Amino acid sequence: MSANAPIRPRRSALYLPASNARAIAKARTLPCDVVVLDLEDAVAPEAKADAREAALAALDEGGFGAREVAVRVNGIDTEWGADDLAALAASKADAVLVPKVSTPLDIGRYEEALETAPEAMQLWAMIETCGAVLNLEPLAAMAATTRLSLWIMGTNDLAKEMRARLTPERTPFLPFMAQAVAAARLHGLTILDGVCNEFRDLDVFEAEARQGLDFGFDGKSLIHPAQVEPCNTVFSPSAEELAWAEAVITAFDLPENAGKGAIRVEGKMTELLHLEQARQLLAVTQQIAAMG
Ligand SMILES: CC(C)(COP(=O)(O)OP(=O)(O)OC[C@H]1O[C@@H](n2cnc3c(N)ncnc32)[C@H](O)[C@@H]1OP(=O)(O)O)[C@@H](O)C(=O)NCCC(=O)NCCSC(=O)C[C@H](O)C(=O)O
Ligand SMILES: [Mg+2]
Repeated sequence: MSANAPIRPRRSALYLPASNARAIAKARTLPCDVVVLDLEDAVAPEAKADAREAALAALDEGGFGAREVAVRVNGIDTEWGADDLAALAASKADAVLVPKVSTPLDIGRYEEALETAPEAMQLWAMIETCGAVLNLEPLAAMAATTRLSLWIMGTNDLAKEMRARLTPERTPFLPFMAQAVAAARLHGLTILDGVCNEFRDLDVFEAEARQGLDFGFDGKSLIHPAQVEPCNTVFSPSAEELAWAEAVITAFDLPENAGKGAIRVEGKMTELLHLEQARQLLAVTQQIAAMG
């Protein structure tokens, strides 16, 4: 079953500990495209059961508008994982985000745990282990036969496993970021960049977000409300990109360009692939506008 998510804006995915009622309430007021209620690493062991109940209550209450709501569960082999998955399979979550996967077998186990879930419920996975970054293509290929539709990079866990330093330039992780984007695109997955832990310095955040945009990520996962608007700005088409897209579409619509594969637009060679990009850019822009 390929329940790959439809193309939709996922510029900003805000994590919050489901144990923090204030954060849940606040997330309903923030312009993030996605809310991720975390039951995993942001929640202490003694708070896990209460956090699960709070997440389920928040899903029942709703009030998140057009935002997608995902819940990150604890790993299937942890003491909380099975209860998290059973509860979420019967919930109104748009997606279940699973942590620390390494192989296609892991995805298969989560798929099985969600077999009773509504067909529309998506399976999202963290790419945050050495196993995952060395198995990217087979992991992405699971999208063809499962609910898998989106990846989120987890550079904190990856740094920990690699014993690498999470520097502002993210140099140790750049090869994996590029490979993960390529594997995601090959199999039609949406892919979001990892979090920037520095939430007080928005210049550092914006530089990291722009780096992620350059790598082709569809958006970025976030840890603080202050990061939402700068993130949306980075991952929304710019006025210049919109003007270019409209110029390309107008040029290819001209009778004299009918049937041509390559034309000149504003002094640049423009091919049909650019026309496809222009149409996608306009489609995402319209969806962003519709989200209000
Ligand atoms: C990092 C924080 C603990 C900081 O919290 P705090 O000190 O309370 O920040 P502020 O005082 O600036 O908060 C201002 C108001 O904003 C609300 N708030 C804070 N964070 C969030 C949030 N994430 N979502 C919604 N609302 C939030 C505060 O309640 C204040 O509200 P008010 O004053 O009433 O207006 C905190 O930001 C936090 O917990 N962030 C999320 C941490 C998290 O979820 N971590 C897990 C995901 S990251 C990860 O695991 C990455 C991956 O797995 C990897 O391996 O890399
Ligand atoms: Mg992690």
